[in-house]
Amino acid sequence: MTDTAEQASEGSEGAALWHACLDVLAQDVPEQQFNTWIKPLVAQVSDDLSTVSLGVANRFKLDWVRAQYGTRIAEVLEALAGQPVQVDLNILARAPQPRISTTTARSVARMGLQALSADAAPEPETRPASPAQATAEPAKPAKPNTAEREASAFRSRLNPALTFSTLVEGSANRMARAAALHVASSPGQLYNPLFIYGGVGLGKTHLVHAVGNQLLADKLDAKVLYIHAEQFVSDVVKSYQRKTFDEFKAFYHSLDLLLIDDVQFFANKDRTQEEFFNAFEALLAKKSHIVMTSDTYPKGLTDIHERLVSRFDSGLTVALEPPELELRVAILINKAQTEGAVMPEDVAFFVAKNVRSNVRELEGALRKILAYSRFNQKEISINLAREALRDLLSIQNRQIGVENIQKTVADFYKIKVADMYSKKRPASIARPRQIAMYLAKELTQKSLPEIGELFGGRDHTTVLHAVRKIAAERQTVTELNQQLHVLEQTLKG
Ligand SMILES: Nc1ncnc2c1ncn2[C@@H]1O[C@H](COP(=O)(O)OP(=O)(O)OP(=O)(O)O)[C@@H](O)[C@H]1O
Repeated sequence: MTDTAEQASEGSEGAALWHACLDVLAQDVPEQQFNTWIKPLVAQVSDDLSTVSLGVANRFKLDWVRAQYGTRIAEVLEALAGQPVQVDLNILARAPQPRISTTTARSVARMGLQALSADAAPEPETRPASPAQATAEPAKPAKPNTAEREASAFRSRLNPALTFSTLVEGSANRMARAAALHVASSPGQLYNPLFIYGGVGLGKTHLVHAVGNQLLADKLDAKVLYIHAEQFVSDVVKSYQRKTFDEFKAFYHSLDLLLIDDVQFFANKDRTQEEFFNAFEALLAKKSHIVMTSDTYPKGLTDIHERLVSRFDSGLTVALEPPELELRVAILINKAQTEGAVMPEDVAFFVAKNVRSNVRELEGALRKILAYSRFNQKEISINLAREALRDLLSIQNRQIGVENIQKTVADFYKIKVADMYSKKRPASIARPRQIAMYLAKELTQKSLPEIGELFGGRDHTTVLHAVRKIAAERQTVTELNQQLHVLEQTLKG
């Protein structure tokens, strides 16, 4: 947001609505698309919040935003405002405008996603950033030309917010965190290279930045560089074009700590692999440290030369696992706190139980909840969270149905699916049936009577009894808890 937009937004409910909508969309839409198409929209919101008029620069953008995001923007605005909202798109006049302004309901042109001025000449389209440009680059771009090469060359590109103290510890990241801390405190000694791998959004980037920030805090003049592998590839290409390989080598070989993210991107890039191999050997020889991340363990990498793979694996390789429930809860509570909000524990558990895949998604869910809470000026509660995460929860419900649960549980305990609906009572059948009812309550949004109906027309009190019994037993019987864990994982894919 520009300053003008911030000023225009002061105290206005319309501006608050649009800001909240942006917060939600920032989570739904990939970052690059959000920055290219949604962030630049100039919003005018009527006083009664019934109409939001969005200005775009040209016809091309208007058509694109309308086709790709029109429905979603309207849905989010309506959910936030709690009333129907008409969204109009129009082409901006050329004069600069603040990003947000409010108007009276009548003064907003109702164009129904049509261009305001059909003869406005389309501007040449700005292309979205290339993947290399889109790489996370927390540092500001270097000042044009005049900046002394030396100084700018050693910009660490570290994001100061990503430190060990903001990285919540749990069993999923304990080992990787301990190894990273060790490297930060005694670089060049044990665990060189340190290879951290794990799935999307599990904290790999955060962890490597933490190593760099910690080392710099202890040793101000250390030459630390964080770089995404794609950026390294692009540096190699530039050195090719400009014939500056000597400078390239001198720069990389002089580092004390090289943090390189997502090395799987080196696949099939032979020249890059060769340069990286050289840098790797030079750095290790002078006892500089290398920390790498990847989406898989070294031997799982494809299209990377064997000599590199074996070097990747020659120090310490550690995994970041998907965060367990308690870690997810702690992360939510911590992050809410840093945002100046209080997330009650029951809400954190509710969210953490429903958002399990990775921390980035957890952060997205939290943002949505905070946006809903701020905009509606309501305290954070389970109901508010359920409302804010409606889309996400409905996708999950679609994925896990009662039928699916019945089949999975029947297979697991080797009984027939038909026994889930039957009146048979032997324990070998009644117990799996109770377990399936418990899972149906836990993993779907179905009510007790609905579940009863799906289990051969049983009364809701029977379902309630089963749910309570299994939930209580789960706390004390380890074997049952493990079986439930396996079933839950199977059902969630
Ligand atoms: N344990 C944690 N405590 C606090 N924040 C965390 C933790 N783990 C991850 N995060 C946060 O989750 C988000 C995603 O993490 P990060 O970008 O480091 O993931 P990644 O593994 O590098 O993902 P990708 O493979 O997509 O690059 C970041 O905002 C990060 O700060």
